[in-house]
Parts: sequence; C-alpha cells; structure tokens
Amino acid sequence: MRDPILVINCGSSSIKYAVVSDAPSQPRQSGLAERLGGGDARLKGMDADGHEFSRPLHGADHTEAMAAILDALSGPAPAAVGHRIVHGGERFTAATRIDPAVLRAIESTGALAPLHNPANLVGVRATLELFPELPQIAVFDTAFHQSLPPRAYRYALPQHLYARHGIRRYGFHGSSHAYVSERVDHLSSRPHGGWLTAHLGNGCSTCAVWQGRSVDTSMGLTPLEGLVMGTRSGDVDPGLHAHLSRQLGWSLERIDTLLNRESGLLGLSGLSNDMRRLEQAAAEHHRGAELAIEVFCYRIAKSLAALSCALPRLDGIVFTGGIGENASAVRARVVEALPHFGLRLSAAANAATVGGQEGRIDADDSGPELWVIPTDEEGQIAFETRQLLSEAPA
Ligand SMILES: Nc1ncnc2c1ncn2[C@@H]1O[C@H](COP(=O)(O)OP(=O)(O)O)[C@@H](O)[C@H]1O
Ligand SMILES: CC(=O)OP(=O)(O)O
Ligand SMILES: [Mg+2]
Repeated sequence: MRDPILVINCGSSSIKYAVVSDAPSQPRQSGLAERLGGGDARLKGMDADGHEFSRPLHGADHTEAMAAILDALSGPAPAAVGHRIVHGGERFTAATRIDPAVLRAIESTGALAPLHNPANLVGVRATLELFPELPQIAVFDTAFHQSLPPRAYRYALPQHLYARHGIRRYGFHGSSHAYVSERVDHLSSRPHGGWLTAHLGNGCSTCAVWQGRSVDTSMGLTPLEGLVMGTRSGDVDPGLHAHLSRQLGWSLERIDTLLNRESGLLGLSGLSNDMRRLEQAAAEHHRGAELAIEVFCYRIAKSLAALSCALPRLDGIVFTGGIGENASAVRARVVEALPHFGLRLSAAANAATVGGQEGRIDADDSGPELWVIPTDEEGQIAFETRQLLSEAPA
C-alpha cells in the first residue's frame, strides 16, 4: 500500500505541506511556512502526534523553508510525494510521474505562471534531493480543466497563436474545483448535476462543472484572468497594456508587477490583500476597504452569472477557499448580486457555516442549492498520486 503520501504545495510566498494517510482516524500532519523572504518568516503546523508547533524561520527563502519542513516531519516515512504544479500547459492532462524530461517541461511552462511554477519546482528539487528513491508525482492545477470545450478555451485571436504557441485558456485551482464538486455531488440530493464552484483564496477562480467535468472557468492562459484577487487585478481591458506603455512609458515588467502584485484587493483598498483586515477596516468605514469588498463581490457574481451559460441546468453554487469558507458577509453579497437566479440564502445557516464547517446555507428547496465546502487540495493531490501509482506500479 502506498501510504502515507507527502504533499507539497509550494506557493509564491508560502509552502503548505501535509502527510496524507489512508487511515482516516489519524490526525493529519500538516503545516505552513509563511512570509518567506521576510524577517518574520515562520513554520507552523501539527506533528504526527497531533501536537501543534510554531518556530521562526529567520528570513528563510523557499529552499531553506523546504529544508525546515522536511526536518520537521515526524511519524512513518512517506511512500511517495505529490506536488502541486500550477501550470501544466497542454502537455499535461493528468497527474504525471516526475522524471528529468517532465521537470524540463514544467520549467518551460514557467513563463505562463511566473508567481507559481518556479516556486513549485523548488519544492520538487528539495524532495528529490532528500528522497531520491521515492516516486514523485506532479498534480497539475490545469488538468481538471482539460475537459473544456473549444468555445470555452479559445481566445478570439488568430489561429496560429493557438496552434503554434498554445495560447488558449487553461484554468487553474483544478484540485480544489475537482474536490468540492465531487463532494457536493456526494452530499447533495441532486447528484451529477450542474454546479458553479467559487474558490476564493489569495488566488480566486470560478468554475462550471457539469456531471463531474469542468466545462468553463474564469482563469485563462495564466492565473491572472477573471476575478479580483488578493494582489491580482483579474480582468482588465486588454488595451490597458498598450495604454500604460504608450502614455506612461511603462515597461512590460512594470505592467506585469502592477497586475500580479499591486492590484486586486490590495490595489483597490490601498490597505491590504487580506480579507480579514479589509472587513475590519470596512466596519470602521475605510472607503478603500469598502470599495474593494464591493468590487470583489460584484465581480464574483458577474463571473458566476456568465459561467451559468455553460450549464444545461443550475443545481447550486459552492463556496470554498479561505474567503469562501469564512467570510459569510462576502457570500451574502454575492448571492444578493444574483437576483435573477432564484437563490434563497438562510442568514442563520450562512452566519454559522464558518471556520472549516461544511454545510448547506440555502433557506429551502425552492431554488438552486447553496453550499460551503472547505477545500482539500492536499487530500485531492494525495488521492491522485495514489491513484496514478496504483495504475502504474513503480
Ligand atoms: N475568518 C476569515 N474571514 C474573512 N476572510 C478570511 C478569514 N480567514 C481567512 N480569510 C481570507 O482568506 C484569504 C486566504 O485564503 P487561503 O485559501 O488561505 O489562501 P491561499 O490561496 O494562500 O491558500 C485571505 O484573504 C484571508 O484574509
Ligand atoms: C493558481 C493560483 O492562483 O493559485 P493560488 O491561489 O495558490 O495563488
Ligand atoms: Mg490557494
């Protein structure tokens, strides 16, 4: 039996890890190294015995944080490692065992996910060095969306850009959308239905899922398209780039930094990319925070309404990710901004479903269902890792 699986989710400024066992009674060993590169970098987590720990990382970068994580692991040695890789391009349509050729291919798609793929590879290299004998599996954010039809994945650009350069919409957060859509199919009285899933974390995306398959999603060629995010703008007029370049003389690097790191909730509010901070500030009538939350919610509703066109029938909406699981006021505003969908939110259930609770938050059966389902990207990555290894034993 391939157990347990070490899952590494190496992000732009943090690394999450989990040791996922098939034995459900065990507490899951997991943790987070955050604020990497800063003086206040920390590693927090829970060990194999269920004890919580927190230690300073003293300005550690990704490589040093990976070493600290591998050092902190306790309990049985992992049997395999599953890595979250954000961009798999058109080449990777499913989880794939990592070898030198696969590593080179992931490197070459790095330009399409500059905040993510280079960081993902740091995690891969560190575990390859520490566990050279273990199978290492790449699980791609893009893979779940490979079922998109051409009408959803093609941009209205000349054909050769797609045919020769792979310029198309790919979609991301696939492990999260796959997990919550499968879970709602299991929990709901309307299985195998049409669901809209909203993953609202630091990165945010929506997805339309019909009978277990992704049929459209809000992110595109890169994880910048679509919703307003923590520091990413989401959709802007494509003419903005030329305008900034011609009128303000901005370089491509400057524009890229603006759209990926200085925009979104942070840019709109002028205060923070953190929804908790913005909710506090809005309660004290901070105008920027109020506007940032208003635009954030409206854009989610607009995206859900647009994606509903991809579904023959709408059975319900699922909220997930740090904001989707906790910010009940955001969920209420999104539902309010969709007045034509017959949604009926239960204010009491909505307020009570926070802090990792799973549950239905609609008032009755008269319209589409509303759900909060805490995501489990690590569990989904471990599941796909195990599945690949059982299909193709080492
Ligand atoms: N209790 C809460 N209320 C409102 N927002 C929250 C709460 N807890 C977490 N968040 C928000 O969730 C976001 C981070 O989501 P998360 O899914 O953890 O991010 P990541 O994409 O890094 O995994 C932040 O904006 C954070 O403020
Ligand atoms: C793809 C993406 O946006 O990922 P994250 O939410 O981890 O930044
Ligand atoms: Mg995330």
